[in-house]
Amino acid sequence: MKLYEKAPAKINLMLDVLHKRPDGYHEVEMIMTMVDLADRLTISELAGDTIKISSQAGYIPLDEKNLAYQAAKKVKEKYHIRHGVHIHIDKKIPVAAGLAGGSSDAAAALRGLDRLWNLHIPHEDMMELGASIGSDVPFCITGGTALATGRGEILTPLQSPPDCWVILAKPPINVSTANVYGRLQADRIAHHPSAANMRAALEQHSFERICSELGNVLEDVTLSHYPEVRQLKQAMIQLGADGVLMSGSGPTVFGLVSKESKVARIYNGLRGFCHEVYAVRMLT
Ligand SMILES: C[C@@](CO)(OP(=O)(O)O)[C@H](O)COP(=O)(O)OP(=O)(O)OC[C@H]1O[C@@H](n2ccc(N)nc2=O)[C@H](O)[C@@H]1O
Ligand SMILES: Nc1ncnc2c1ncn2[C@@H]1O[C@H](COP(=O)(O)OP(=O)(O)O)[C@@H](O)[C@H]1O
Repeated sequence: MKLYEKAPAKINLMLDVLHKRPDGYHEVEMIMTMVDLADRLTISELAGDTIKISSQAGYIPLDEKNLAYQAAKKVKEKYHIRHGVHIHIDKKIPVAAGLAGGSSDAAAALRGLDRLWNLHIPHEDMMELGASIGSDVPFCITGGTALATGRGEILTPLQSPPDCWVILAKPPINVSTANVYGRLQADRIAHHPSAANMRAALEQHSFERICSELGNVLEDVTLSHYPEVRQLKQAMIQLGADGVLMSGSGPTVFGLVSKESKVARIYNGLRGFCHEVYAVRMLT
């Protein structure tokens, strides 16, 4: 048997850090949503009791460091599965970009293996398995639009944003999430974006208000370390995107655009700055 799962990228419409916790993680308040840029997983049975990961992308780990491998290992252990599995990842989401590509692959692997082995994993167990792989994996399991609290694993579903274009631009640097959180001085954050205001903007279905409530406290850390990300953000604003923000720990910057007539100009303008630019739709 062979089955397919789509693993979409996420963006953070707002990201606030409340404090650093004794366990080393940061207590966050984030509003996340999915965009139509996705990896595709092909999951098939394999003879023998092994996990094989392959990908057309030469730049992701294919061993136990791969988050989809970790998902398969955890499912096999928890449900005493002795069968082998081959997961092929057709990688489209840029890596170490702040778009949760690895987390979404892990979530897609969990969903796919649940189907492949007819496990009927209860939702709570699925979320627990996801959280044991990474903080963003539970959101990638549920998808949609959600408020994420705790270290990111406690989710409250929210109203989806209105349909619009999302232009993503990733400069040619890889940013480590752990380093960005490590450099953040949580007790010295000058401006906290408001989850309540972004939530109200979503409930009002107001594109303009969503654009004005965008905010991410990790931006200051990444922008001060990588000036090219700041330049990219300025370029996207100058080219006319309606709302612009860095996603997650970066370095991808996204622009929300309501008018299709603006998309080509912004896309072409950004290609002068960086190679990896995508114009996709919001997944509503
Ligand atoms: C910043 C965000 C925003 O959505 O995404 P990315 O930029 O990675 O896409 C997330 O909080 C990232 O989630 P994820 O990438 O799953 O993080 P994890 O693997 O759980 O943690 C990686 C490292 O980041 C730090 N970390 C992560 C989450 C959190 N709430 N506090 C932290 O301090 C810890 O140092 C941890 O060791
Ligand atoms: N399936 C996967 N796809 C991409 N990266 C992966 C995967 N599994 C593990 N990784 C590793 O996870 C790290 C973070 O990747 P990614 O999830 O793309 O970043 P981010 O959390 O910034 O969105 C990278 O260093 C990469 O080597």
